[in-house]
Amino acid sequence: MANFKPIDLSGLNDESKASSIRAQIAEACEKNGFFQVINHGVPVEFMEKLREVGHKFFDLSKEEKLAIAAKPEKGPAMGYSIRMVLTDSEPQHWRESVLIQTLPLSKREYPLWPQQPADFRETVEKYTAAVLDLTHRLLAVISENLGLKPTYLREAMGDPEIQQQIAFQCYPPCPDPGKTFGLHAHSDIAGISILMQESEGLQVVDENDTWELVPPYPNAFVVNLADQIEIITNGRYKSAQHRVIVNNQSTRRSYVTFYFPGMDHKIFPAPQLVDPKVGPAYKEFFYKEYLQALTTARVLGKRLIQSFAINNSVIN
Ligand SMILES: O=C(O)CCC(=O)C(=O)O
Ligand SMILES: [Fe+2]
Repeated sequence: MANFKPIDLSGLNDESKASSIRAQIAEACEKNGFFQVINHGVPVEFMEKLREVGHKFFDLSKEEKLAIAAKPEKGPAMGYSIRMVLTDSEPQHWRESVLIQTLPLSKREYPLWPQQPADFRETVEKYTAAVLDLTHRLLAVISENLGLKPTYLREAMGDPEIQQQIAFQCYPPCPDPGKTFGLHAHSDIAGISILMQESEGLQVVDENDTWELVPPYPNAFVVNLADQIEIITNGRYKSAQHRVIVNNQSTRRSYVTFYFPGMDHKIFPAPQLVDPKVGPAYKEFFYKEYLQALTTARVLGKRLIQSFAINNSVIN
């Protein structure tokens, strides 16, 4: 049974509690790459406001939402998409979503951001800036837990040229929930994801390989380590396997902020974490190659990260 008790980050500022908080984070990163945090420093009013603009956008008519329709030619495209399919064969997806690129600033394509409600843009800018700050604080703790300098992981992902996106997810009630998923089992391809969920539906794989529902806590964040952190830590930390189930009663919404490397940034396992006698668990690559592999080799249920592994004995 996974430990879902949220970790109280206010303890990081208190000498007497900091080492226990760091140890709780290290344990979760090692076990399944997943934990929840409270008192994380992101203002509650920013979180409430983000949920409010999210609700207002999804409540618009389909035509209004399709004004920023995503055009998925190469990889995940920015803008609004809807996919709600029920079949008797392979389960499909059941969700609406809006994907927005917030960093680097040069990639902010405002015409693809919702234009309604009017305060959408300002709300997203404030919220994602606060989440970026939290992400950097978490990456510092995670780096130090591995004996690396506090800025190691953000620099390994190319900071200050990192990328940030936010996905607004909406899973409407489904008449036959057993036939579909909100989102199939996957690990995020980014470096680290910070998720706010409004209600139950997210499941993670625990250390015994069973799916467990992640209980929502008011104003908590779910932190998922993603593939790039697994690779940079040479498999020592795991990218969390998760999926979303739907129900026939109520709409579920969630808001995920992804932090990941610049396209031309080179990713490789930290030499400090590689045993020279065994060699690295993953090969070196440019982040854009990871995305290219995603679009060419997408196979449901198969982990993309496996195709970048060169030494499985290190990973398991
Ligand atoms: O809706 C959720 O709780 C999870 C969403 C998710 O896993 C994703 O967007 O990658
Ligand atoms: Fe995910």
